[in-house]
Amino acid sequence: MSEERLRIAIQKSGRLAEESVELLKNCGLTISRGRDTLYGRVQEMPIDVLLVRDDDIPAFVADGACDIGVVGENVAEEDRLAGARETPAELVARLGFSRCRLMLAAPKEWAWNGPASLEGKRIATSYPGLTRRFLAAAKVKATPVMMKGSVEVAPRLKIADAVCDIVSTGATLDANGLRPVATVFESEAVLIRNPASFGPAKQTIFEAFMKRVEGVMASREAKYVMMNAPRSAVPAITEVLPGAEAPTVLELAGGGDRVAIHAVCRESVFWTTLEKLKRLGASAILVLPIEKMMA
Ligand SMILES: Nc1ncnc2c1ncn2[C@@H]1O[C@H](COP(=O)(O)OP(=O)(O)OP(=O)(O)O)[C@@H](O)[C@H]1O
Ligand SMILES: O=P(O)(O)OC[C@H]1O[C@H](OP(=O)(O)OP(=O)(O)O)[C@H](O)[C@@H]1O
Ligand SMILES: [Mg+2]
Repeated sequence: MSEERLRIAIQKSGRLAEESVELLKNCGLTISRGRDTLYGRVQEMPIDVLLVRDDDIPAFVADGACDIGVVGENVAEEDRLAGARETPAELVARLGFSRCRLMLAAPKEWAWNGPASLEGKRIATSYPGLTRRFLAAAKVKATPVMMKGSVEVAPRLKIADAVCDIVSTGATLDANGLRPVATVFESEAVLIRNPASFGPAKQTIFEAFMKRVEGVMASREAKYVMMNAPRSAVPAITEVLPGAEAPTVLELAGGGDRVAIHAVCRESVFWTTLEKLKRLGASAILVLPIEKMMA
């Protein structure tokens, strides 16, 4: 019998591709691709990687061609809204990269008076489901015009009056004489899974993989903070440290009133945090990155 393997779909090239591979790498997984550019095998765990167009990922995962996938939440949600599948893929984790917004954008010369300005207009988009949902909530009647790419050129070509497209810096809209007017959906990369339950062998691989993903996500913001401070300041310092559990308090050589405090902070440690610690009497403050973390 062939060994059970978990199959993950990631984008072959594009805005998600590099960081999807990076996520696997941070999970301690390397992909050996050989001569096949569409298919890779992970060395360290029984996992296969399929490198595909991002639009295909929700369908592959929902239909079981792949067990899990990394895709933009915008694409996953649009697929769910299309309602083409009995049981769509399930969202299992937000991954914190490829952050972007699906936005309505109108020609710069338009006087924008809120969504009502779109009444009776044609809106070019690759996301007709999300666009329709927004229009319905705003009680506006407008027609989405489906375009697979280069949506921003539609108003210039008179194919549509406005667009609903992905925006990050806004440079693409600006270059096409458009300006963002309303946010339709906030997105980031997400991990999705096939909704049917996995057999025991696949479930074991899935859980081991998810433990690593959760470890990577947890350690991304987390820092190990060390400092010396008066013993009496320990409670106040614990309050200031963001997302820290009970810190470790250690005696310093030679005794005295000052102690060493070590803590894992699960949220960002800013310069303002260090300034507060200093005011509480802390000195020799060190903030170190954490490479891996497992509860
Ligand atoms: N400018 C951006 N900044 C950040 N994230 C983005 C940006 N543009 C798109 N994304 C996110 O990355 C996903 C993939 O975008 P990309 O432009 O690579 O798609 P694509 O051209 O459809 O790729 P493919 O060739 O795989 O079909 C989008 O669905 C969105 O979630
Ligand atoms: O607000 P900006 O920073 O300009 O980013 C937005 C653009 O980025 C994406 O396209 P991408 O550059 O990935 O090319 P694509 O059209 O081939 O998908 C997206 O489809 C927008 O066109
Ligand atoms: Mg695509």
